[in-house]
Amino acid sequence: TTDNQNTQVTDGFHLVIDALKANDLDTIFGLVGIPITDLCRLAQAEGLRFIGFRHEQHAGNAAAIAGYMTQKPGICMTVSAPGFLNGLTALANATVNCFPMILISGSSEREIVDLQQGDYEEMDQLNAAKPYCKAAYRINHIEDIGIGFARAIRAAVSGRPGGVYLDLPAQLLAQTMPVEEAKKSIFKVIDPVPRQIPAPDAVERALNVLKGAKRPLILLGKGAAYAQADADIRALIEKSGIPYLPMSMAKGLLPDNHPQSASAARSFVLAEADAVLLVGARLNWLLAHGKGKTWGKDPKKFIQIDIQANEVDSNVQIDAPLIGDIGSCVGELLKGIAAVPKPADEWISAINEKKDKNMAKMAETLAKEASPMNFHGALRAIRDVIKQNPDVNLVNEGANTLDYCRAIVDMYKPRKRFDSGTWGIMGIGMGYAIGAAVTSGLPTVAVEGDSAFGFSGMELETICRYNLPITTVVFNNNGVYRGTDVNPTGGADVAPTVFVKNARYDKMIEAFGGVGYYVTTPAELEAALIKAIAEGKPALINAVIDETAGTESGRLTNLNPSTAAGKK
Ligand SMILES: Cc1ncc(Cc2csc(CCOP(=O)(O)OP(=O)(O)O)c2C)c(N)n1
Repeated sequence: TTDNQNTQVTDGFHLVIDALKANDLDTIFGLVGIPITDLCRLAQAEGLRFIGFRHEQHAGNAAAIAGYMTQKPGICMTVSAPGFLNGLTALANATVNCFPMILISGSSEREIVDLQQGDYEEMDQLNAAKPYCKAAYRINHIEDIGIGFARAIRAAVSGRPGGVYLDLPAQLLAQTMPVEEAKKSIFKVIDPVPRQIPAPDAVERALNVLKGAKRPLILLGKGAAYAQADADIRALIEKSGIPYLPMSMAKGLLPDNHPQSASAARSFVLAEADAVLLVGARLNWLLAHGKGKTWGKDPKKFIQIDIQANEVDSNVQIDAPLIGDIGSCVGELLKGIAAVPKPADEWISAINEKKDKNMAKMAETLAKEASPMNFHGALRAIRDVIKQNPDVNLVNEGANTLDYCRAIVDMYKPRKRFDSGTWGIMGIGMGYAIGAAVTSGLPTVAVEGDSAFGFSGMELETICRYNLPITTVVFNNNGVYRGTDVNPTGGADVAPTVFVKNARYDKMIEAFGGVGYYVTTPAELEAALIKAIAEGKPALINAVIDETAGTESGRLTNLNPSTAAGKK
């Protein structure tokens, strides 16, 4: 358009889109409303995909998983204040999990916010975001849009990836500037993820720890999956002969049935290893903070590959910090690994003995037919289908549903399993499934506890609206963890953990045109899942699970505080 001097001008709406396009960011996950509705319309008109959600948290989760899969920041766009706050949970989760995403929210003008004059959806979003994300920026002038997006992109993906908040006041979008000037202000970020090469002496120190080890172990975290250094990571494991343990989202980096996988002997190798190489894995609660009985009584040496130097020694002393990006660090180790002696035969045979024993026990459990169907029977069916469909994305959350699925359903390719991760958050299901399906275009299966599903269930309409190839399997055991608790008072209210008995979640998706299945046996579940994946349409399988089968908080039962006063 032209201004009153007849100069060709553009505006903030267009420059935001130009900044995204210049940086190959082609998809926005969001929820419209003041002041971003026209921005979302323009994005679509200009050829970007806009995926509209029913709640901003799930849009943010989709953006986070898109970032994890592509190494480019996933983009979530929301309205101000309440919409921003709904997205903030996903931004915080992305930051904790090191997924690169940018939450872009409309906001009120600074002058009104700072005088707290009570604007529509007024909130100091920039400061509200800062404690929960890696970086937060606000753009006040149209000529800063290019640099503002460059800062946000670089912050999201460089070093340790994470969530970035970008605050766009409504007035910014309406600002104009001459087109020629505007063009110069937009640019593609150069080398946003610079390689960080580890110091040669640090590489040497790490190799020496491995040379001195009798019972070495390699621990792969989701950072190792994110790095997309798949071939070198596999080569390091296979050339060294060192057994490895994948954390849940690193499953599939090497196929879970790989002979060097120690997953089926997890407790044994964590306790017995005398040297542990951490690749993109942090010694946090998921690894008992690197100490205590999980890690056995004998001292062990830790080598830690991390891009962030101050993560080292977070929980226990690290004998060989290796600071750099995972691809560079693994590449350097690979150059010297031939000089590291293969692990002693007794270490490998001890692990294999444990594996064989535990796998035989699991096979026996899985072979048992239970009626009503239990978690094991249902997951055996899903395991068999995933084995035949290794390209399928698998999303997973719940308590028992999460713990058992992680142990039973093998993954065969990298970056195919998406779950509650570092924070143990419920509610990631439909958002992650949409993010994975939109990003990959591949069939996606979400294996959901019935409580976990409830956090994002309304996004079934989103899934149907975009006709996404997502099959949601709800493990319906009538409640949180299980469905058998009773109200001790005998009052009308059900117990805190109990849901409507025998709810029919399969009917929910039919309301939006999706295909619902109701199954009560592993055979029915297997047949329904095979059909749903083949059809590639939105589907939901309501899998009836024995309501007595679950345990409170799954494997985390011990984290529940217990009352000293005892039960009345
Ligand atoms: C945002 C948030 N709110 C509550 C919780 C606490 C929780 C952890 S696991 C879980 C659901 C377990 O029930 P579900 O039926 O899904 O699974 P299953 O045992 O397999 O039957 C809850 C509510 C968490 N982690 N995050």
